Amino acid sequence: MLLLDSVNPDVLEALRELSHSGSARVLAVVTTRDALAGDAAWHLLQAGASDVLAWCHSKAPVAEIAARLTRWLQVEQLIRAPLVQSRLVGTSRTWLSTLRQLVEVAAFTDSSVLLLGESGTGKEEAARLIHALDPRAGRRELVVLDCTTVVPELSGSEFFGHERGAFTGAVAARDGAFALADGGTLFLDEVGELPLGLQAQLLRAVQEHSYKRVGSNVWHQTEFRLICATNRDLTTEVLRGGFRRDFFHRIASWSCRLPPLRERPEDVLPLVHHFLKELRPGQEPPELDAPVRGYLLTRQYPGNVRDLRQLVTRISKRHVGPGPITVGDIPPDELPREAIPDGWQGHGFEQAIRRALVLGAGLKDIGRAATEVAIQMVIADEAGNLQRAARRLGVTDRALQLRRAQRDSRPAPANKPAVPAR
Ligand SMILES: Nc1ncnc2c1ncn2[C@@H]1O[C@H](COP(=O)(O)OP(=O)(O)OP(=O)(O)O)[C@@H](O)[C@H]1O
Repeated sequence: MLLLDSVNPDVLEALRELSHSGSARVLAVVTTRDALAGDAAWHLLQAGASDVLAWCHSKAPVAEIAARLTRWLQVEQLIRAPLVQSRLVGTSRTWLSTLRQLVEVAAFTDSSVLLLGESGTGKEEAARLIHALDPRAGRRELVVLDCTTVVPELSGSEFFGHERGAFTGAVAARDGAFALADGGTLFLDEVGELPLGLQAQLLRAVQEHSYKRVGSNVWHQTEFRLICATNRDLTTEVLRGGFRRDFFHRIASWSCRLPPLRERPEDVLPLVHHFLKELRPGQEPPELDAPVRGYLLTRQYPGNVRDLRQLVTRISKRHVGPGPITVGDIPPDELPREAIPDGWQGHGFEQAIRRALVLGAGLKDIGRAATEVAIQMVIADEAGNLQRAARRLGVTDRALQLRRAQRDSRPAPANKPAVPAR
């Protein structure tokens, strides 16, 4: 929590540091009336505050602060619980911030959730987690329906069920997805593939939770939590008329984008460890030698975590003996055609340097920017613990403090060179 009596550039910088640019939750409590004038609250949010509270506008500020901090603590505890850790692995800031959203919406709301993200980013796994964390007493099952497999002629029956004799071949009455999900969760995977006509039919059931079986005039009530997933950009689809706006608003009371693996390379090795453990239950997973780690970290994963999982499975099957996994365990068709540049100085690194050079940065600026980024990253990873950060960076605590002090006292360059992007 940060108590503020004014909002100015120094405060925003302090907030950025404290929140590690938004990865740790900070409640900004503004104590004076004028400090929140204009866009101040938005500036605070942009600098990393998770929430902004105006002390003087609140009737019960202490209770409000306590409520927020309690909720945040509950979410953090859930994130660390085996139920979450055993299903969804990742330690990067990007991933933890996504996980926080997922856990909060799952355990503290009954909102319908739309999961967005490229193929293999973990949308189905996230849907299963939301269901597992659902606090409803007597919660029933998770019903999964892959919208790409719904045959148009049978779609009504698939969702609403049918009465005996409703159509040729309907030899017995049958429940559909809405009935099966009663008391539980309905997960519509690949919802972006639903034809427009079917979206119109589903609207009422999704909105009012009532439906009629095909061949019947009797309305039934059903209570379910709706989770949908798609790798399509549904907002664009709505704009171009490929997806119904009203249906979109019903399914997306709350939406969450699962980041692709390339936006969170720090998660690659923890995921590899997780998959190796899964593949060899009850055994300590083998270590990876340095070239294999370098290979896994620089390889592209167009299919995201699914790709990584398949690769680890193939590598694990080839690996024999008690030693570490080595390059010989990588399947031949997977071997990189070009040498991997020293593990970390890959394509992205070269691109960032090139951009800096094009923008006129000299060697000194580039070196300084790279150092700054490394320091900020490690301090954020180590949750602000400067001793641990210094150890990881291979410098003394004092040297790290000096560097930070020098940076703070340095005037901002007029034409700041680009900071190498990760
Ligand atoms: N964070 C994670 N931790 C552990 N396993 C994960 C994680 N994310 C994804 N996986 C695993 O990766 C595979 C693909 O995940 P999932 O099927 O949930 O992706 P998806 O986004 O639904 O993919 P698609 O859009 O292709 O259906 C699964 O085996 C899943 O268990």
